[in-house]
Amino acid sequence: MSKITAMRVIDVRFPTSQHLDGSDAMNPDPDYSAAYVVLETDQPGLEGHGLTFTIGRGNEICCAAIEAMRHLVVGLDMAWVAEDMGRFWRYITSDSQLRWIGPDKGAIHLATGAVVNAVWDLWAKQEGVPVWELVARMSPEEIVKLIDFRYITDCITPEEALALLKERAVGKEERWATLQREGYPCYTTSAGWLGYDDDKLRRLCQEAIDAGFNHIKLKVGRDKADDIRRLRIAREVLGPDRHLMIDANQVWEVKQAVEWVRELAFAKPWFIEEPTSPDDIEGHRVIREGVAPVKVATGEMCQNRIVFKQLIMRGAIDVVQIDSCRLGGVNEILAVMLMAAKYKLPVCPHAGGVGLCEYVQHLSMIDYLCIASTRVGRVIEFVDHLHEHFKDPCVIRGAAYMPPQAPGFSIEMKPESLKQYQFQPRAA
Ligand SMILES: C[C@H](O)[C@@H](O)[C@@H](O)[C@H](O)C(=O)O
Ligand SMILES: [Mg+2]
Repeated sequence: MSKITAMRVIDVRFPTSQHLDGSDAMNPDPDYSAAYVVLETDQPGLEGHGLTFTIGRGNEICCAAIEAMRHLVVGLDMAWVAEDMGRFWRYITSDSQLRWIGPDKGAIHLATGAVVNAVWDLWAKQEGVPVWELVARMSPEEIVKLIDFRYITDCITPEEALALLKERAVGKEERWATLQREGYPCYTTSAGWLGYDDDKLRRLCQEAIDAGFNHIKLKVGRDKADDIRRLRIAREVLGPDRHLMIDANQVWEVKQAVEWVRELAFAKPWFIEEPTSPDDIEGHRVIREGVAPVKVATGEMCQNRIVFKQLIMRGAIDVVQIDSCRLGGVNEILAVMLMAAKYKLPVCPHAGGVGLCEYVQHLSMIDYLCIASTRVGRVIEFVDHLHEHFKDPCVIRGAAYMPPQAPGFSIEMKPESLKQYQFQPRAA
């Protein structure tokens, strides 16, 4: 096993705001960015890569937070990590001085996501398998050991998790074969960014249908008349049977959310995503009651497993949208997927950003093979931006993610892209 000998941090930013790709009611001009980390090892050619996603300004703060974790990472022995990954996660999140600026939230937790995922990338590369396969080959006992159950045992204990995983392991081989054949279904958000005009919306909806998509997500929440008009266009192109989802990116008050969504109900949205503050569990519960049968989804800005626990246990959401690097990497995501499975809620990961599609495909595949054991009622988000910068970009076939084959977490960017898009701060 290798030893981590050095760490490099790179501030990478893409000028996506130029074409309003990624725009929504809260974020009108995002520049998709990555606080990118490389873990070097004592084995020639073996590196772990990871990133956390931001939308531009502030990316340097995440880079600084990663830098602040250097003493926790450099010198780590991968044999020690692999022996007890849950112990590693507790260790990496327990530096008390760094914990003070969290805990489990904000820039330090985004940094944790980048670092933990880089360690996973390294571990999987060392084993010569993609991350999804590394986990899917583990026994239920080994999977339980990956997770730090601190603060969630009132929702799920390690013993309950083990029982669930054992039960769900039945039929894994068959599911594995299905996955290789069909992949994991996805939806597209690329048609529905708020900054796109009606013609572009119509054209992109049609292109999505032609590419086989049965689910399309549209941004809403800036102007009600615009939303009504845009949803009419989308529904017209989609026809009555395909799924339309809407995403307000947190712009509404609780009452306002209920009223607004009711006015959009004519378009039969499957779910409303992020209707209000990501921290407002009670608000989500009230909205969920008020907008049914439209479902409520959230999670891309849910800070940690503890907030997810409350959203899940209080009946505040219908769809659990984990984010691959807002949470503290794979280990914490597994905890959330287990809680969702226990409460029979579908996990539909968030992927509207750079590198997020590459990451989340692994997570849903683990969910399908080991935890939820079904793909029914679940779709991964897909956005068609910036994949050309990755060495092993996600592969979409017939509106499904095909299982990645290359060893690692699919998150390694091409050296020339890292060089070209490295942020150059302007002199004051
Ligand atoms: C600023 C970003 O593009 C967001 O709009 C995006 O992550 C979005 O919320 C999504 O659900 O994909
Ligand atoms: Mg969203």
